[in-house]
Amino acid sequence: MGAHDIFHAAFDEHMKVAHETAKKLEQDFAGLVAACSEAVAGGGKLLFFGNGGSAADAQHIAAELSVRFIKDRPAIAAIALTTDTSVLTAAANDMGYERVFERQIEALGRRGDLAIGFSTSGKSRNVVLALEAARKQGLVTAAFAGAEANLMEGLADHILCVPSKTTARIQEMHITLGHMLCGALEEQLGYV
Ligand SMILES: O=C(CO)[C@@H](O)[C@H](O)[C@H](O)[C@H](O)COP(=O)(O)O
Ligand SMILES: [Zn+2]
Repeated sequence: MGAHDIFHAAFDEHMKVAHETAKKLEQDFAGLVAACSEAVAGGGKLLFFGNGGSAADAQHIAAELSVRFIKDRPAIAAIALTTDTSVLTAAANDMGYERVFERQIEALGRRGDLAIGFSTSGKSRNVVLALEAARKQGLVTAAFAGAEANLMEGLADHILCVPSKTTARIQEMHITLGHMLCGALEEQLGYV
């Protein structure tokens, strides 16, 4: 496949998935916005995590919220659990890579917080264990997933399942939905 074919194939698939996502996820998205808004307004924080491209998504969205998205407004309590290399390497080395997010939920998660995991396959063990730990500690849980949410399905109070099985296409919808979440939160929290 040449560059032109890849260009058209990717755009066609992207637009098809975007269209299906818009049709399917409106209510789930509104539910997630309400849960995030309630957590932040109540003094809680948003904890984001995921692997690879999803780690980048977690950091991207946490940065928009804690610093700025569209409006100049007070900081929103949000953090990515993918950035502290000392914590990540110590937890991976001493406890195993599957516990790197779980351990940080144990350290930082409090009732009233919201734990938000990203996984396109729904199978990343470290994301699943962190959601399990969050549940056990009384946090509200949420997941950004793909068509096959797999192990995350029963662990998330709010789940956005993008109707695709292609990692890149799912990630493209995750960051779009993440940006929408930032915009909706700025509105809901009264920063108009
Ligand atoms: O960005 C990409 C592929 O587009 C990769 O870095 C991808 O995120 C990594 O393979 C992840 O480890 C996949 O994890 P997950 O989405 O299945 O939980
Ligand atoms: Zn990617």
